[in-house]
Amino acid sequence: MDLLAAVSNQQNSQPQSQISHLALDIGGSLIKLVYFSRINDSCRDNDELRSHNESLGVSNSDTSQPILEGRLHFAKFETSKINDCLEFIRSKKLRLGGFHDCTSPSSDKIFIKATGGGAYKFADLFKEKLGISLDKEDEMDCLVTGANFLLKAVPQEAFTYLDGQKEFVQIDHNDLYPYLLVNIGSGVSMIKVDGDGKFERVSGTNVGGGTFWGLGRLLTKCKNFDELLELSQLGNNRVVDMLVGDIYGGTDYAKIGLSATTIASSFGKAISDNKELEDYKPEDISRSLLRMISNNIGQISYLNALRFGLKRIFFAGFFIRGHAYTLDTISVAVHFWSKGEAKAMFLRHEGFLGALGAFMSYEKQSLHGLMVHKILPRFPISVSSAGDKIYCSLNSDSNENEGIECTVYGM
Ligand SMILES: Nc1ncnc2c1ncn2[C@@H]1O[C@H](COP(=O)(O)OP(=O)(O)O)[C@@H](O)[C@H]1O
Ligand SMILES: CC(C)(COP(=O)(O)O)[C@@H](O)C(=O)NCCC(=O)O
Repeated sequence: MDLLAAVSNQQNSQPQSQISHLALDIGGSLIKLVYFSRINDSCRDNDELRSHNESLGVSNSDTSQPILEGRLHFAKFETSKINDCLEFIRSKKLRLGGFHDCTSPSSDKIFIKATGGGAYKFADLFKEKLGISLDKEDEMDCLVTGANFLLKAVPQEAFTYLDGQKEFVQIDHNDLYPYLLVNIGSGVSMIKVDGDGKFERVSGTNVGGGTFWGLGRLLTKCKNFDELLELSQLGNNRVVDMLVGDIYGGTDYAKIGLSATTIASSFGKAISDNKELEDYKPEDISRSLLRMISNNIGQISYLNALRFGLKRIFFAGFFIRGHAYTLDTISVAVHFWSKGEAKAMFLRHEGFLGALGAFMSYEKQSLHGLMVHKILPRFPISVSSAGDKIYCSLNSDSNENEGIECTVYGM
C-alpha cells in the first residue's frame, strides 16, 4: 500500500496542523472517530525512542525512520445522526486521513479504516457522500488492540473506583495477561485477552448500554443520554426496587449473607404499589435502571472471570461515561460476587477502544508504531492525598474527548 496521500503532501510543507490517519468505529449507538493531527516534523532523540521502545517490547530496527509529533483526537456522534458525522469529516478535511490502494495505482479510491457493524451498514453512504471506501477491520480484534495499546502506552489509563475514589492502577507490562475485557456498548462483549492479537470472546449479554438508554427513554421521556444519567444522580432506587428488607420485614436474611438493603428484585416494588408510571419520579426510575443494568453486567463479568480464573477485569464502552454511580455499582458487584478476590478496573478512553484498534491497523500500511509520550487532559485532573483522582465532566458541550499528544514514527 502507498503512504497516506496526506502524508506525502506533508513532506514538502510545514503547516501548523495536518490531519492524517482517520479511523472510525461505527457502533449500534455511537460513531467514534480517532485521527492524528501532525503538528510539525521533528527528529526526536533516537536514544529516547530506543529506550521507550524497549520498555514497550518493540523492535528498534525502525528508529532511524522519520518521527512525527502530533496529537490523537477523539470525537463521537450518535449513529442516528450519521449526517453530522459526515459533515464533521468533510469540514475538517478528515478524508485526507485515508490511503490509496497501491495494488491499483491508477485508482484514486481513498480508503479509511473502519470497524463496528456500521462499517458494513453504512459503507455505501460513505462512498456516496464523501467518496470514501471503508476498509473494514474486525470489531473484536480492534477492541483488543485498542485496550492493549491504552494499557501499555498511555500512562494513568486504568483506574479502580472504591469508596467514591478513583485511583490509577500501575500496569506491569510483564504481568498484564490474561485479563477479561468487558466492553459495554449497545450490547456487551466479554473477551478473554491472552496477549496481542490473542483473545477469545467468551461471553456477552444483550442487556447493555442500549437497554439502559432505550428503556430509560421510554420510561422517563428523557431526550438525551446524559440527561438520563444526570437524573439518576438525583434519584432513590429504593422507591422502585424491592429490597431484601421489604420481603423480610426490615431485617437481614443473615443466614445466606443478604443484608436488608440488598436489592432482592429490581423494579419489584412496582408490582404492589398500585401506582402508574406517572406516579414514579423519573429520577428514581433512572437510578433503579442504571443500578439494575450495571449490577447485572458486573455479576456476569465476574462469573466469566471465575470460569477462566481471571483476577483482572477491565470495563470499557461508552455506557460507563465515567459516571460515579455506574463505576460504583460495577465495582461493588465484582467485589461482592468475588468476595473481594477480583477487581474491576476502568479505562479513561473507555469508548474509543475499537476506533483506536482500527487506527492502529494502519500499521499494516504505513504506521510502524505509535509512541505516546504525553496525555493532554481536557477534563480537570486533581490530586488527593489518597492518590490521583480524575473527574470527567458530563457537562462538556464538546463531543471531543481528551486528546493524547504522541509521536508517530516510521511513516
Ligand atoms: N451521547 C450518547 N448518546 C447515546 N448513547 C450514549 C451516549 N453517551 C453514552 N451512551 C451510552 O453508550 C452506549 C454506546 O456505547 P458504545 O461503546 O459507543 O457502543 P456502540 O459501539 O454499540 O455504539 C449507548 O448504548 C449508551 O448506553
Ligand atoms: C453485536 C455486538 C458485538 C455489537 O457491538 P456494539 O455495537 O454493541 O458495541 C454487541 O452488541 C454484543 O456483543 N451484543 C451481545 C450479544 C450477546 O452476546 O448476546
